[in-house]
Amino acid sequence: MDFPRCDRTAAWSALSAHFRQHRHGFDLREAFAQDPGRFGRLSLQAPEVFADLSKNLVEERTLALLLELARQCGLEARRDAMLAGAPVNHTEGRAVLHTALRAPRGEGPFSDEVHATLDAMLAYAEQVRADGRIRHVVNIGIGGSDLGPQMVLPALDAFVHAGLDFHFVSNVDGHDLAPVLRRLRPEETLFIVASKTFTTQETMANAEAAKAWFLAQGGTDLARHFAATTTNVRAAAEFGISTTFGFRDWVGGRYSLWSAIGLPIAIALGAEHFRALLAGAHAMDRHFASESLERNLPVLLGLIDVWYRNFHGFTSRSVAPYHQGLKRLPAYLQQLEMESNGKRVDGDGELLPFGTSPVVWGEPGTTGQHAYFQMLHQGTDVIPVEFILVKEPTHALPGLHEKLLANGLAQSRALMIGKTARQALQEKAPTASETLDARVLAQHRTFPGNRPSTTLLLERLTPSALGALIALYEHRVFTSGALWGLNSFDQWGVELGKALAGDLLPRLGTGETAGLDASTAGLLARLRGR
Ligand SMILES: O=P(O)(O)OC[C@H]1O[C@](O)(CO)[C@@H](O)[C@@H]1O
Repeated sequence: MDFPRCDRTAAWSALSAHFRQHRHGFDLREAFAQDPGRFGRLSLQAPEVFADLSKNLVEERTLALLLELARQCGLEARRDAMLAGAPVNHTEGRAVLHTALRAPRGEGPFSDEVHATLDAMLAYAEQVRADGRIRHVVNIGIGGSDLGPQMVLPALDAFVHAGLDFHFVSNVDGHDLAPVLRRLRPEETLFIVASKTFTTQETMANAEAAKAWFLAQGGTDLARHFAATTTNVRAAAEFGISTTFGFRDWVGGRYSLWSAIGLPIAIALGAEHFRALLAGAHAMDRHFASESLERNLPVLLGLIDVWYRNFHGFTSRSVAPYHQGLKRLPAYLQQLEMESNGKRVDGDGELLPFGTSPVVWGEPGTTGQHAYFQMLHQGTDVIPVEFILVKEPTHALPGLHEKLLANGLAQSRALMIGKTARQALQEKAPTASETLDARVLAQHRTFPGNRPSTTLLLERLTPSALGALIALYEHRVFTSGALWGLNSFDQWGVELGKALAGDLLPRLGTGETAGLDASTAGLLARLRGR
């Protein structure tokens, strides 16, 4: 596509100049004091998600320049090309069409095929739910064939079938599969082998181990107790699986929970709620596709990500969901963002002279508060934080939810307002040393403040709200990746380690060290006990 890379645009130069004065002059506390309309202007309602961007280190001019940058880099044309099915994953010659999976019947590319698979998968899911004999569903998959369903199920726990237990096995470490198998009986279990390629070592090894266990336990009717979700139907059949739900190579692994890979979700939630999940994502797709850039939430989030990464130089972003059900969201987002945008060359293979994907990490509030928030408040690095708050709980326990929300609000406010040494000096801290000089103590108790955060607010964590939230993240990652001019849809960086593991596996048996570096050879010898 004939658009300049972001760092070669006039808008980038203007942003660099703007940053030089912004970095010394901008303070969130002053920005709010001087502008009573800041919250109103910097917050917006997107489908299912209200976003408060006002506690970010941005001025009106910052956003205007970032939007200009998006235009100069052809963001809209790049987005439209992806949505239309152009082969934007050019290093693999593939289209990128996860959005087609959630388009209503009759809309979007491949609609007939998508809906035929969806109908078949949902009918099967309903059958499993109604079966009565199946009590355990074990998803064997890794990466995108694991993290999506594994994240969604606890998030939507209130909607999950009460008579079924779901298990997720991803690691080739037998300590993952063995404790699950201990709790199972073959006649009550459905194994889903989830793998886009049906060649991934971890998944194939676990699937073989599960099959061996099933047969050794006297299991019969493999066809009834194993299903596969894959693009490689032939390999699944060779494995002995006849119930297979397919999808195409234009669904990236980390974008695949909407496809057949979502089968455990469909079994857990049922057809109606699975369709609601898709509908929520589709609503966000429409917002991304048609809303002006100025009011387009994934675009604004992606632009602020670029601002922080490339101008402020922030290297990580912390995600703090104030909802225990979203406990796996940070892990899911790690794959989504870091596997997508953890790249070092542009579309033409030229080395990028600027930083790309930040490290994404986090834990649910309030547990994170009592672990690493210390660093967020007083550490030497500034780490933008993303708070996710949900207004209505899906439990009925009294008194807890208000406390949770108060904590979420308090953290974003504390990061921003901080505490001066003077304020600290005036306070009495019950646990403080009585002998330490009061001014020294005040330095320890000072918070710099002016630390940025975004708050995303959902009314309720329903299937449709979760669908919209995940799609929001997908499009935000697209936005920053498109501006950086990299391919967000390949993952060559995982290949080398896979190949070397293939080389090392027989050496663990033979002890052969020829051609290895001294460190690897030494470790190999120790592992073999010599
Ligand atoms: O679904 P598959 O083909 O087993 O791949 C699993 C995961 O492995 C990766 O290719 C990375 O190794 C991910 O992109 C993917 O989600």
